[in-house]
Amino acid sequence: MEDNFQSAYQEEQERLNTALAEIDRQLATLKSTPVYTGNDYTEQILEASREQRRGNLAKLKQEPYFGRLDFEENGGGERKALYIGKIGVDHEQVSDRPLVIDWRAPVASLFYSFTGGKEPASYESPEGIVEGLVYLKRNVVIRKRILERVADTFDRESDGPAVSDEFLVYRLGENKDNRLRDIVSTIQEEQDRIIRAAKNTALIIQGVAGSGKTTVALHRLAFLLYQYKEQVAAERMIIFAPNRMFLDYISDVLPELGVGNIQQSTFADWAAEMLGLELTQGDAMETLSRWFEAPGGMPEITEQTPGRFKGSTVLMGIIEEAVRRLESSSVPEGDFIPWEGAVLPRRTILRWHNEEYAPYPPAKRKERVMARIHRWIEMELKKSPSAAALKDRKKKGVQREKAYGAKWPKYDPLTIYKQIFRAVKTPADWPAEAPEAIPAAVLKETRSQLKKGAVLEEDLPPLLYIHYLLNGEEGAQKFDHIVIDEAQDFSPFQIAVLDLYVRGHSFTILGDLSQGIHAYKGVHDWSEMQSLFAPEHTSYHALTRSYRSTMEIIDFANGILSAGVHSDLLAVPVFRSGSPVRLIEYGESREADIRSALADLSGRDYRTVAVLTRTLVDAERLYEGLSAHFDDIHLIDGGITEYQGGLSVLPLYLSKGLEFDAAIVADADLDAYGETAWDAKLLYVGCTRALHELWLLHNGRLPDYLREAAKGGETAKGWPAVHSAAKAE
Ligand SMILES: Nc1ncnc2c1ncn2[C@@H]1O[C@H](COP(=O)(O)OP(=O)(O)OP(=O)(O)O)[C@@H](O)[C@H]1O
Repeated sequence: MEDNFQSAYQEEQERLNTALAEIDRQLATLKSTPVYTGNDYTEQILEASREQRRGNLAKLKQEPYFGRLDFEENGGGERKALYIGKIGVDHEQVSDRPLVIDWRAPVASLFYSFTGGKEPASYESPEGIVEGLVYLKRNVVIRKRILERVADTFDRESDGPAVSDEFLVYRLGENKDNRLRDIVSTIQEEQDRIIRAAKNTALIIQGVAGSGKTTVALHRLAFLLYQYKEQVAAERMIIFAPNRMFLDYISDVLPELGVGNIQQSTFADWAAEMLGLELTQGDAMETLSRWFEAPGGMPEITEQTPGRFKGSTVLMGIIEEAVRRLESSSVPEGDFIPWEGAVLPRRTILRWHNEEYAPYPPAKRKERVMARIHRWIEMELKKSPSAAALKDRKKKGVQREKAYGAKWPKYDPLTIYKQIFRAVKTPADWPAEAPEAIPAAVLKETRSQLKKGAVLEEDLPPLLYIHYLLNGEEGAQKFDHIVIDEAQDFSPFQIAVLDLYVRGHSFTILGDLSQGIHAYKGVHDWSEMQSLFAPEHTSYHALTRSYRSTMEIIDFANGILSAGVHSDLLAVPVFRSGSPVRLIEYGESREADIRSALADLSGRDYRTVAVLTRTLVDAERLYEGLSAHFDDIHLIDGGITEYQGGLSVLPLYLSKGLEFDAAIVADADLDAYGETAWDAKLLYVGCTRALHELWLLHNGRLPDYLREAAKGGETAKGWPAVHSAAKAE
């Protein structure tokens, strides 16, 4: 065994030397070619390509590849060792064998999809299915040109037929810093299927916490850019994430994968920009704290809850009808008379509006009709009998044209939206049926909110839809692909509107219903989103393996899911064992115990440790106390745009999407969390943030689902006892 390992290591060292020599040689040649700065277009293109190769080789020369797959194609007669890296590069001296194969290339898919066994394996190439035998799957870790590790996960010659998780477990055991990383060397089969799925489908992915949803979505973007080079551009792709700090947290992955320029935004920021509206950060924070800071937990959610109703496609229908009515009654009453003696009959204007300009959306149609009226006035002016009459008519004409234009409805989304909600007062004047379909509670709350001039996040999809109906395709900026992370917090209306802004229903929609803590606005079931698309345009995938946390943490979180959320979307852990989850009852002082827990965990070899609280107010108070004892500690509130890592204090609801080497959940008791499924979901989110250590501190009165989940875990009363136990380990 040791000998095998030695010879494998030596073999890889030799191959690495050869590869590095070739990369250095290519780079030196490129560097010695003078940079072209002239005006010849063809030369400029060649220079751009050289520039890209220079950049690629400079990256490759540090870590040229991460994997090797030995494959013998049926009928090919030769077993080839394929080296797989982040960027492909040809061997300039050996024409039929690339030096490094891009991980996104068809043949590289075998590296991920092959799960072991002696049977033939296959992959899809542009020429058709290619079948053959896999002999070896090997991971190699190269850092700064040094071969650090060689790990075989499959060897046809050895006994074990399945691909082993050993290398994956080694990778997962590493500590994390303040940024999400790429996973090209260990993408798993279920993840690979999503990454390589065809472009023009709305992929809906339910993935348990830590199943790699965010990571997979980012790799998928890199794949689409590679596979559909001719059809997609990075600038026309967008990622929607829950907040700006989260965008910062994921911001390293795409550059690591060699991808730049992809748009990244929150839905609110993007929509507000499209609409030319100012949304203050305060609005979003206010909504959050309204739900999460409310004493006694979350108000009851029904289909009449404004966020849920405004996110439904029922409102979409109401808006469509309202805009249709508005448009059909938009041409002002009466003929147009620019001055006495000249008449443009209304029926002519109606003909222009309803027939000649029918293909245009309302706002454009109005513009065209008004331009036509202007031209008509100019023609009429030419008939003026004298210079004085011309002057007089011109003056009147300008005034009346302006007045006539003002009689048209104001094609402004917010005005129309307000009209829809106000209409119930004057049902005779304005869409008679529409308001009846809006539940009274929603009408009341929205009216008073709009009266105050506030536009909430939940108003943005309806406003965007009105904007789209008024301005049509022409005004729409179409994306090649849209990624929606934390999609359980999106509404069907939001997705339906976004579908108008993307080509070919090309979506990656990822989320976890068990983490749906924003239930006042999101979906309760993925079918709410699936039903927006024709069956041939959508596909559903489930990710069930969780890679983030140790088995102990996943088992504990699964316990919360079964006993508290009553969900069967349980996570399957990778076999990575760590310390037991600890439930620690406060001793004499809550603050002192939290401080000791933080001191203990931060004294270990962890890079990120978080204290998670129930509310922002709790986090602020704790932070105040803790910052006197810990130098480099950060408070994360809704306004933070950069995630710094290290020690953090934050309310649990803001921890979504993030992860920490160790997490301390403060006040995991009935004073802070109730017995409802929603409380359990909140705690589920918190507990699944931890990679290696999870400690829950409480006052002794635990919700039933935590008591249930804790069976088999480690519990202790009073901090010092556990502290010394931890020290004794
Ligand atoms: N195939 C893999 N190999 C190595 N690490 C992986 C793999 N898949 C996921 N991970 C790691 O698991 C962690 C969780 O990934 P990610 O944040 O993308 O999951 P998620 O499903 O979006 O989580 P959540 O819903 O809980 O926010 C990350 O640290 C990621 O690097």
